[in-house]
Amino acid sequence: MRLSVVGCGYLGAVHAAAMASIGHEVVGIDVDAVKVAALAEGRAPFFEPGLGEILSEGIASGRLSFTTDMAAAKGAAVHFVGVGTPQQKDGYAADLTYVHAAVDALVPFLSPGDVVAGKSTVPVGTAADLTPRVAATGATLVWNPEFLREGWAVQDTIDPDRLVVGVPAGDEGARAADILRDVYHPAVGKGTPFLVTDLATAELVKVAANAFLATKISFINAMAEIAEVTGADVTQLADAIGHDARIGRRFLGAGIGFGGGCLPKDIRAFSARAEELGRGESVAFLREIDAINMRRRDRAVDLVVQSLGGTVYGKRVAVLGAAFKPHSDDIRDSPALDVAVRLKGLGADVIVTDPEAIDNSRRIHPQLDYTPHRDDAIRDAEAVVVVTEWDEYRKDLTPQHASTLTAGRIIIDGRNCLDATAWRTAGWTYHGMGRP
Ligand SMILES: NC(=O)C1=CN([C@@H]2O[C@H](COP(=O)(O)OP(=O)(O)OC[C@H]3O[C@@H](n4cnc5c(N)ncnc54)[C@H](O)[C@@H]3O)[C@@H](O)[C@H]2O)C=CC1
Ligand SMILES: O=C(O)[C@H]1O[C@H](OP(=O)(O)OP(=O)(O)OC[C@H]2O[C@@H](n3ccc(=O)[nH]c3=O)[C@H](O)[C@@H]2O)[C@H](O)[C@@H](O)[C@@H]1O
Repeated sequence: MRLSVVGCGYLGAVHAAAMASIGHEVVGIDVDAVKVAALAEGRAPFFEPGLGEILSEGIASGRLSFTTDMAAAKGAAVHFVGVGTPQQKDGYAADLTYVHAAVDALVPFLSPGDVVAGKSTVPVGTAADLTPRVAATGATLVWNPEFLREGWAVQDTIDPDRLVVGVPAGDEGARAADILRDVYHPAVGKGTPFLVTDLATAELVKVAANAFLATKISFINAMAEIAEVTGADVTQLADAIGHDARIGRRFLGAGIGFGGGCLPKDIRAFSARAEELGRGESVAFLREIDAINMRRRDRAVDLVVQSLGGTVYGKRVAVLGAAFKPHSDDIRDSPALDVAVRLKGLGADVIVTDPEAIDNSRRIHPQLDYTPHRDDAIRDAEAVVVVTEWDEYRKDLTPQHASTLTAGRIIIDGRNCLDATAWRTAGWTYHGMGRP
């Protein structure tokens, strides 16, 4: 099938390449000429495992192309829209400027019978607002939210846990759902749940899923706060409650909390939308989820300050990690960089390292010092702070090796990813997040 994908960022570039990899003929369209140039050469413009391979295969096969020219969308049967929906500059609500601009730019190239499938995460009601503009062309607007995780985006796109498509009522909606079923034929064929809903439900499913994940993380971080004043161990607690299949162990990783381009802005946008709908109290707990999450960053900074005798001023601190999570170069709302910036603000001599995210970090936070080499960061540091659990820090760094690099013997484990006993046995002062 011929497809277009409008917006080729973390979501759209992967979607375009993945759709080509399952046999579709795909054109990716973006306003960012630099990104398009890289993609057109088969180069991933950001770090995402496996993306480079399916991009270059797609380009070589002739089934995948990228352009800045929206006219290239003409003739595609399905047009996916995956442009950004960031937090507004002066508020919590989602900024829908890009979604509106993308749909308006696409409309002149739509033909009767086309399907426009929104993939961006939007406040409930957005699809209803956009429908008249799309319907005027004879095309059908559906909402097909995306659940991929960065770092696993290729796999999650090709083989998702479930597919959700919100469609308008009646035959038009049923036909559009059948077309989406065809688009995703390999996953549907192997029994992946394919849920057809109305538009509002599909929009809500997405924000509800992210709100639930954020709640799970802040729940365990709230337990970490209690563990900190009682001497309990939140990682053992998480293991113990996680054995209950109704609870599950995943997303009970306590530490410096969640960040990224989605969970933080999505729970804020959800709160803002609920307030607009007069139901702010229904999701008032999300404000608390956000507050707990932000407190964990404060806690990590406090641990560094306390462990260095009450001040970090002029002291060298190695920050291991900059990306918001491993297997990604994404630094949007990264807790890791937030901790680094705050320590720098307190006068510490901060040196940041990360296997993939240094270029992005340097662009946004040029005031920090960076090194691509983990050992150079640790060398002569008075305290070492692990804030992104890359294998380079979690698995490969031993206390014995770190001891050869610095006489400082303080490690703050912002992700509870290290073996506390091993570090203490080697003579280090170890601080976890909610672990004694
Ligand atoms: N990053 C992720 O893991 C996931 C993101 N989402 C949602 O997908 C949407 C996109 O997110 P990301 O890909 O992370 O953002 P991004 O910022 O990486 O990519 C957005 C892209 O849209 C392009 N764009 C903006 N206006 C345009 C226009 N008028 N025409 C064509 N292209 C335009 C930008 O140049 C940019 O390349 C957001 O709503 C996000 O919440 C949903 C699930 C996963
Ligand atoms: O809407 C989105 O964009 C996506 O948001 C998240 O995916 P992602 O942001 O890529 O990353 P996650 O793996 O969810 O991690 C988010 C943050 O939570 C943190 N986290 C995660 C798990 C955990 O136990 N503890 C914890 O602090 C991570 O370090 C990271 O900062 C969701 O998991 C995806 O399903 C969703 O599609």
